[in-house]
Parts: sequence; C-alpha cells; structure tokens
Amino acid sequence: MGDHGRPTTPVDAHLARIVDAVQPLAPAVLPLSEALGLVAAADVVARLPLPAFDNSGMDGYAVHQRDCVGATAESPVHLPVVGGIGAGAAATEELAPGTAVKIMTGAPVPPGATAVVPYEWTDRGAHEVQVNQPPVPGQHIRRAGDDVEEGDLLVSAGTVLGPRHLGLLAGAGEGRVSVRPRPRVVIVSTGSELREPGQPLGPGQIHDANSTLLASSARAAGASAFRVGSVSDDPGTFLETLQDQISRADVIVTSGGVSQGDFDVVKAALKDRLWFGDVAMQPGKPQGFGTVDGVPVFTLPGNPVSAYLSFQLFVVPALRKLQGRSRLVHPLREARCSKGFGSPVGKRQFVRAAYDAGLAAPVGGHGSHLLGDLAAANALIVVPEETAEVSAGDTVQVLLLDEEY
Ligand SMILES: Nc1nc2c(c(=O)[nH]1)N[C@H]1C(S)=C(S)[C@@H](COP(=O)(O)OP(=O)(O)OC[C@H]3O[C@@H](n4cnc5c(N)ncnc54)[C@H](O)[C@@H]3O)O[C@H]1N2
Ligand code: MOO
Repeated sequence: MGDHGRPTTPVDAHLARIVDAVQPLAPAVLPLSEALGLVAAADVVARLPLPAFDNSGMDGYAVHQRDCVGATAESPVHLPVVGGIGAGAAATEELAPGTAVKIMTGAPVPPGATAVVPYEWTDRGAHEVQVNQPPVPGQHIRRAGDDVEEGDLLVSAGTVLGPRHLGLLAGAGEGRVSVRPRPRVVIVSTGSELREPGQPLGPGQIHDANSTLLASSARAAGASAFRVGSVSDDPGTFLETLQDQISRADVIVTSGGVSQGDFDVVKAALKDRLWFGDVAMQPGKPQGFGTVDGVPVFTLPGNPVSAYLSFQLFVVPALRKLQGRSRLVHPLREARCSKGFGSPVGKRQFVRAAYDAGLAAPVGGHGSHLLGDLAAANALIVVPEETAEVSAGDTVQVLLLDEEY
C-alpha cells in the first residue's frame, strides 16, 4: 500500500508490463548514412571479396621476384620499365619476365608479377630501374580476399552498427543495410501554466521544460523525437492532439496531469483506455501506461525530475526493445556514497548524484521540481525499497546517466 492506502505497483512489475507490451519494430532497409547506432536486423554476408583483386601495397615497381634475387646497392639489378599503373587502372597485360612496371598503392598487380619493389629500394628510374634490394615472393602484394572472402559474415543480426561496422559494409560494397529503424517518439507536455521557452511569462506561468528534456532524452536513446510542445488542461484539446499525432508515432510520451489534481487532464482524457496508478518509487510515483490504437502511450508525472527519471526507467527500455537491442535496462555500478541521507521504506528511491571515480555525491534536495540540481547530476543512487538510511561511506548502487550500454 502507498502513502494514502492506495495500492502501489513495484517498479519492476511496472517495467515488466511495459516491456511485455512492446515488440521490436519491423526492419527497414536504410542507406549506411542513416544506420549509425541502429541494430542490424539480419546477418550481412560478403558478396565480393575484399580486396576485390590483387593490388599493390606500396608505390614502386611490379616485378618478377626471381629477376631481383641477390640485388644489392653494390650489385643492383637493372630492369627496363615498360609502363605505369595507377590506382583505378583496369587490369593490364601480362608482365614479361626481365621487365618492371611502375605501380601505385592500390593499383592492380599485372598478371605474372610476383612482388612489388618499393621506390625506396630503387633509383626511381623512369625508363630503366635499378633495384638495390631483393623482394621476397609476394612482397607488398595485397591478395584478393585476404581481408574478407566472398561469403564471410560481415555483421551479424543484432549488432549495434558503429562506425567500424559501417566502414566495413561500405568497403564491401553494401550501400544499404537492413536495420530496426529509429522509433518515432511524440512528446506532449500538458498544463495550462506552460509557455514555450523564449516567450515572456504571465502571472502563474512557467516555461515548458519537460518537452525539451524528454525529446532530448528520446534522441539520446536513439529515437527520432517530435516535440509537440504544450497543450492546455482541456481533455478535448488533449485528445485531439493525441489523435493527430498518433499516426506518426511509434511511442507517445506525455507529461503532467496524472496525479490527484482537479485539472489532471491526461488522466481525465484517458482513464478508460490506460492503466493509471502509483509506482513504489520516489520521485515518479504517479504513472500511466497503455496502448492507444496499438501505440504505446506513457503518461509521465509533470514534475520535471519525476518526468525525466520515469523516462530513463520506463521509456528508455521500451525504446531499446523497439530498436531490437538485447540489453534493455541500464546496468548499475557500485560506488561509495559521500554523504548520508534517509530513504522511504517501501519505495525505491532515486537520488541525484555527481559520480566520479567510484564516489557518488548526492546533489541538492529531494524535490522533484529541482531542474538545477538535475543538471548538476550525472548519476542516480538507487536505494532499495527496504533501506531506511544510507550512511556516508556506504557502498551504493548507481546508474550512470550518460553511460552507453
Ligand atoms: N494531492 C496530491 N498531490 C500530488 C500528489 C499526490 O499524490 N497527491 N503527487 C505529487 C507528485 S509525487 C507528483 S510527481 C505530481 C505529479 O503531478 P501531475 O503529473 O499531475 O503533474 P502536474 O500537476 O501537471 O505538474 C506537477 C508540477 O510540475 C510542473 N510541470 C508540469 N509540466 C511541466 C513542464 N512541461 N515543464 C516544467 N514544469 C512542469 C507543474 O507546473 C507542477 O508544478 O503531483 C504531486 N501532487
Ligand atoms: O512523483 Mo513525484 O515524483 O515524487 O514529485
């Protein structure tokens, strides 16, 4: 039971209900330029070998290696230079024994040539070259397929595509890749008191922090975010906005209007379609979740810290599941707590903290309106439900907010 005898849902049970309700998005084939950070939806197998043809690893001369055996500066080998091959040149004629051809790095090695002598081992002659050092067989020839063979696995399904994977796919000739696309997240703030940042305030008005806070959080979690801004505390207007947005959304996130107030617009508009209730956590107690026309809708509390924290704990795992990520929940690390504080038994408490080198220092107060303290924090100390007191020096669990996982 919660503060006022109302039943509360444990944090993990609420998270489980959310994760169960979402499924990975259908794959889409995207250009490589749009695939950074997305998850490969299928194995990609090389259709071409890499390198695609034998080519030179040095600027120098392609030769028959046997022609150069025993070459020294004192007793060099002299070979006539019969031409030049630059990178991008087409395959050339067979190299006759007893001749050399100039060749640039990356240019195709002519048939018959068995080594490349770098410029530094020669007199760089244009018509005749003097070779001062003997190459070993195959020297400076990069063989077709010595990097990747046709049929090799380039990336496996489930790989989070980083710059190196994308570089490999590009090098192997793949212009596009099948991925789980970025979820489209629509963010709506509610509250008649809200004004757009940059606009002057009238009496009792405040600037809308949440839609920027949550849209940025969505982008940081790999989603595309559409910030609708704020709507007033009028259920009809709110429902109209929701209906307008739903066709372009994979997820809808609202903030405000879900607790016990007289104008709790979100709850009033959606009480028959979503679950609303208290989750055993602080901050972030009043929550709502469900689907509307098959689209997951998260109705987060209005206090900015509560909204942000709820987003990290509940929306981010859903966005990760939609993106086909295997790890949904933020890992926790151990840290030493620099300062003691009390914690409500029966609720999981999330304390803003500044974390550095194994030490977590609680930042500011517990109030869930404290945006300044939130910006000063980079971690949350996660205090279990059964803990009433944390003392200075205790080992605590921390969630590092900017950590990639
Ligand atoms: N009688 C009770 N009152 C409240 C309870 C309760 O259990 N009983 N719970 C409190 C808790 S905890 C929270 S969290 C808030 C959640 O309230 P709502 O989700 O209904 O949010 P609002 O009332 O609309 O706003 C709360 C607070 O946050 C400010 N706010 C809202 N939206 C934004 C925004 N986009 N940018 C910046 N600030 C925003 C709003 O002005 C209010 O100050 O309810 C408590 N009350
Ligand atoms: O959920 Mo409220 O989050 O404690 O301010």
